[in-house]
Amino acid sequence: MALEVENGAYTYPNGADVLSDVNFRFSGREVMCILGPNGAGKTTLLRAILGLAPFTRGVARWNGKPVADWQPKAFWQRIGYVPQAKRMNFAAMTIGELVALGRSARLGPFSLPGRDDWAKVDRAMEEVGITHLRKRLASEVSGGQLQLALIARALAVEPELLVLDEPESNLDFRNQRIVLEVIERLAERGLGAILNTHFPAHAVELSESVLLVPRGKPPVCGRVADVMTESILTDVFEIGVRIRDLDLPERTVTTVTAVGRALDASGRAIRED
Ligand SMILES: Nc1ncnc2c1ncn2[C@@H]1O[C@H](COP(=O)(O)OP(=O)(O)OP(=O)(O)O)[C@@H](O)[C@H]1O
Repeated sequence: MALEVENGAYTYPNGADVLSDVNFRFSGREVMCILGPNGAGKTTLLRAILGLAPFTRGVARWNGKPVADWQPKAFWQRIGYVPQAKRMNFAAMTIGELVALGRSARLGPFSLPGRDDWAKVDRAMEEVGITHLRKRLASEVSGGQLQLALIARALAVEPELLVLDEPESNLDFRNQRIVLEVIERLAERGLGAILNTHFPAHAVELSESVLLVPRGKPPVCGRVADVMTESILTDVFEIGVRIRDLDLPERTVTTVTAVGRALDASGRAIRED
């Protein structure tokens, strides 16, 4: 299982060139984080990789075959996609029904989930610890619980790879930890993940490789130790960054902190968007 992108570029119909020279190979059995400033093109990149808005130049290949040549059903049986959690899309459903939607990638056009499918839905909910929420409406659970339900929905697909768009955004500390630990546990069992995140420290903690997407420059892909450096992050995020290890009794935690100034003396943003 592998995903590779060769010379990927994306230009929106209005002429906005958002991505260029995207080149990387992801072996699939690990976690890769995509990091970069707002508007750099991370979501555009995820959508391009998944063929939802294909690269306008270059190619993304899944298991050696261009994503565009995959039959959609076969492709979506292999990828568990976790979009940003938006409650309104699922408000009228129970959490059990929401997770069961993941099985639709495995069912025939007019089939309903059978006993075996429901068992897989149960297993997916168990995996992320939300079995007790099965009968609750999606509109009546917390943001963290909804996020876990969306991960369970992706797991119910029985995918080879999880792709998650900012899974820990909008979550409090504890729920962020739950989501990170779930992804980590799944990866330990061999299910790789690609995720967009706004938290560099999460990338250091979770991933072996990262893809840094600067604004208007080609992305940089590499091992965490090689590319998550103060000088590269300062360049990519356009603000001074310090990386420090914090030795706690339980473990050593790597902190990544913005230390440079974002506003000048008159209160104007130092880098105008
Ligand atoms: N439909 C569109 N037409 C034209 N430009 C677009 C369109 N959608 C997004 N963009 C632009 O493409 C750029 C990249 O957007 P994208 O959402 O991929 O960035 P991002 O890195 O995911 O941002 P964020 O971190 O804020 O989520 C932005 O400048 C955005 O304004």
